[in-house]
Amino acid sequence: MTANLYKMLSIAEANQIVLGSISPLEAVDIDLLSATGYVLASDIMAQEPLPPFPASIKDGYAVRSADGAGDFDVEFEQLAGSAPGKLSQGKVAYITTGAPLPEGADAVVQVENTEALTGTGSQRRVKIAKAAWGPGDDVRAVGSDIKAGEMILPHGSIVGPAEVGLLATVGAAKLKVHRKPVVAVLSTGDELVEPQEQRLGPGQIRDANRYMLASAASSSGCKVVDLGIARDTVEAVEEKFQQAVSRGADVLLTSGGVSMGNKDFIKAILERQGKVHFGRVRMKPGKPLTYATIEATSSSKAMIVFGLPGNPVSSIVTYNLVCLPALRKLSGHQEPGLRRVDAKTQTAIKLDPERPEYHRVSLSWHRESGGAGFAAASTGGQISSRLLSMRSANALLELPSAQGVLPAGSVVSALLMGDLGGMPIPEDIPMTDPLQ
Ligand SMILES: Nc1nc2c(c(=O)[nH]1)N[C@H]1C(S)=C(S)[C@@H](COP(=O)(O)OP(=O)(O)OC[C@H]3O[C@@H](n4cnc5c(N)ncnc54)[C@H](O)[C@@H]3O)O[C@H]1N2
Ligand code: MOO
Repeated sequence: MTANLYKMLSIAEANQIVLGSISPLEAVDIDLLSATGYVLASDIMAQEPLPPFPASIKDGYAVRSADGAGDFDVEFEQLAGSAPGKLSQGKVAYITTGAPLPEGADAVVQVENTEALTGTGSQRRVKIAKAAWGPGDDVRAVGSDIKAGEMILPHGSIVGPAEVGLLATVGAAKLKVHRKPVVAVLSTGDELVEPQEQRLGPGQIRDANRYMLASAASSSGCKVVDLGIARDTVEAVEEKFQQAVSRGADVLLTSGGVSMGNKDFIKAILERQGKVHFGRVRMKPGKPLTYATIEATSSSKAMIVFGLPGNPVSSIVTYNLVCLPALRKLSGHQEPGLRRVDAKTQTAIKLDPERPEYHRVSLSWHRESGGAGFAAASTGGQISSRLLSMRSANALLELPSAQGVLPAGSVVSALLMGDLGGMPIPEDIPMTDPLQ
C-alpha cells in the first residue's frame, strides 16, 4: 500500500487502536527500594494492625484515667521499643511517644500537664496537674491507623514515595510489579550525524529525535536500546529492525521515512514484517504517524513499532499523544492517557483548516476578577521543524480544524505533558477564617 492510501484516522481512533492492541506486560519481582515508578501487579493487604499495640501519642505519663489529678509515684519508664510493663494501682509510668501503653493504664497525660516533684529512681514522683479526659486519651488504639487484613494498595497502583512508605510499613519488601517495556530507538536518514559532530558537512543535520525519544522513554522508567542511525536503504533499516528484535525490544520507535518521498520506506518494511494498523492521522503536527505490530516467533517476542515522522516536533508530539499512553499501558497503568484541563489563550491563534492542531503552550495558573484558571501562552512559531516550540511547553492545546483565527481569551482544552513547571511559588494559606 502506498502512504497516501492509508485511511486518515482521528487521534482518538489511533489511541483506541494502539491501546486495544496491547496488554500490560507480565509481572516481575522487584525490591521495594527499586519499585518507584512501577505499577503493582498484585493487591497488597496488611497482615497485622497498625499500631500493633496501644501506643502513646505523647511524651508524658501513662495513667489510669479514673485516678484523675494528684501526686503519684512514677513506677517505671515505658520507652518506645520496649515490652509493656505492668502498672500497679495508684501509680503512673513515664512514657515516650510511640511506646506501648503499660498493662493497667488506659490513657496518657502529656508532660506539659504535669510537674516533676522531688525524688529520683524508685522514689520519683509527679504531679498530674490536668487529668486525662478519659480512657483512650492520647493513646492510638490497636489498628487505628491500619486494620489487620485491610487493603493497602490494590494492583494497578503506581508506586511513589508514599506508596513505598506504606509498603515498608506492612512489610512488603519484595513486590510483584508489571515489567516496563524495553524501548529501542532508531533514526533514519542520510542527512543525520551524531550530536558530537561539530562540523556539519553539506546537507547534514544532527540527529535530535533519537536522543529526544530515548530521553522521553527513559524518563518513563523504560530501558532504552540505542539502535543508532540507519542510512536510507531498505537493507540498512531492515538490519536495524532485526537488531531491535534480537536485543529484546518490546517497542521500537523509529523516526523519519514515513512520508511520501522515494526514500520513505518504513511503512513498506512494516507491511512486510508485520501488520500496519494505521499510517496516517488527522493531526498537526504528525500526520504520517504509523503504527504496526510484529508477532512473536519461536525465537523472538512480539514487538510494536511506532513509525514517527522525522520532523522533530512531529516526532515528540506524536510520542506524547500516542506512544507514551502505550508505554504506560504496557507498564500496567490503568489510566494511561494524558490529563486534560481547560485553558484560556493569551493571544489570538490561527487555526488550520485541514487538521486539528496540537499547539504547544506553556500553562500557568492565573487569578483574575472572573475566577482562577490556566492561561496558555503560545511557544511561538509552530512549524514542525522548529523544536524551540517545545521548549518550556507543558501542554498541547487541542485546537479544532477550522478557517480563521481563534481570538485571545478563548477557553480551549489542553493535554498536559509532564508536570506543570513554571508555576508560581505557592502562596501562604490565608489566615482568615473562611467560615466567618
Ligand atoms: N509529498 C508529501 N510530502 C510530505 C508530506 C505529505 O503528506 N506529502 N507530509 C509531510 C509531513 S506532515 C511530515 S511530518 C513529514 C514527515 O516526513 P518523514 O517522516 O518521511 O521524515 P523525513 O522526510 O525523513 O524527515 C522530515 C524532516 O525531519 C528531519 N529529520 C528527520 N529525522 C530527524 C532526526 N532524527 N533529527 C532531526 N531532524 C530529523 C529531516 O531532515 C527532514 O527535514 O513529511 C512531509 N512531507
Ligand atoms: O504533520 Mo507534519 O508533522 O505537519 O509536519
